[in-house]
Amino acid sequence: MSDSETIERLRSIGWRGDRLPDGGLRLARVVAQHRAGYELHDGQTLFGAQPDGRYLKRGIDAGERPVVGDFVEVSDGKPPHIVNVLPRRTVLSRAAAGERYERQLIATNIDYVLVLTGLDGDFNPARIERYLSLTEDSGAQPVVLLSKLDTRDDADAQIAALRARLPADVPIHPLNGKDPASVALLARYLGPGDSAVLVGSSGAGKSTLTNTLLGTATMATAEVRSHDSRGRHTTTHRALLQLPSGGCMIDTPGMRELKLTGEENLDLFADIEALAEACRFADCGHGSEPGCAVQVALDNGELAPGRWRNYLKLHDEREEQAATLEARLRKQRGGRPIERPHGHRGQRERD
Ligand SMILES: Nc1nc2c(ncn2[C@@H]2O[C@H](COP(=O)(O)OP(=O)(O)OP(=O)(O)O)[C@@H](O)[C@H]2O)c(=O)[nH]1
Ligand SMILES: [Zn+2]
Repeated sequence: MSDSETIERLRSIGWRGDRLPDGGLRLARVVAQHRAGYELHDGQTLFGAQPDGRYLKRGIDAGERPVVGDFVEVSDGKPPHIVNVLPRRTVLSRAAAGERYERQLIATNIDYVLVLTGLDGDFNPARIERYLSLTEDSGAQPVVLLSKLDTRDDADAQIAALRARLPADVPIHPLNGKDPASVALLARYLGPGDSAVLVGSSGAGKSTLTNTLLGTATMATAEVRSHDSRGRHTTTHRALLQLPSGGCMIDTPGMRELKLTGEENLDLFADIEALAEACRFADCGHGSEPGCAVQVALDNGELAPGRWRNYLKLHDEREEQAATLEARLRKQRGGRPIERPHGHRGQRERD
């Protein structure tokens, strides 16, 4: 196969390069990862692979190991081995669920995070803000999708309020996930070389939207087998969808439950942090202190109560996660104090 054919094929799984890396190794994308190894897709076929021995060494930084979304170089063999991870253009991470704090890469080389919320009972601006906070340093662009527009004829105020609440550069698209014409505008995020993930709570309409995007075209999809506790193959799910519009959608279980990592700046709430900082009481709890800048803003309507509550919630979660992260890093480095990974703008010292 010629290089240009190979590039064309890789483009359908999100490859952005216009030439292949030197060395002639096979290039593929990680579409799933489980105990038994990796599932890779080369734009044509899905195949299993093992990581090179150096990725299994204890003490290796988790960020160096191949993760879903990575483009990797593979040495053919039985089984094929991942020998190199290509530089990542974006990295989505979260805090791993569980007792131990762990920052976990969820997916890489994702261009768009499609945050789907129904305009019905599912509608929840605070949840949307959580997703936006998690994508803020990833390099991926969040896009807010509001499904079930067809079930409402009074959604305008709701949409306008959300528009006013979110940063102006975050696109918001109300749509009917069942209607191809309504969904067509998403093509701009799903063209050749684009990779997106779709997130949203159960019932928001993820499957519905995905099926509409797929249309009736028969697309090569990467079916991934998961393993039950006995190591048997159980249900399959589609981990990488090649869409008729040319882009691809990656489905990773990692995107389903999202906790802050502790490294977020909460840029979304920079105005609130500035307001709280400006409060004339240095140790203000911004509760009922008369003359508190936050209370004034809440009273005169400049600051919406729901947004303030969500800020407090995410702020506290961020602080809690950051403390756990710091303790963990300190332990790893033998008790020496460490620099925080990022400066947290507007953050006051607490004890
Ligand atoms: N009228 C209307 N119904 C929708 C729309 N999107 C989804 N639905 C309906 O909402 C219900 C839930 O949609 P799903 O696509 O199954 O939701 P999901 O996000 O995949 O849910 P999980 O699989 O549980 O994560 C289904 O009955 C859909 O038909 C929409 O835009 N308009
Ligand atoms: Zn105050």
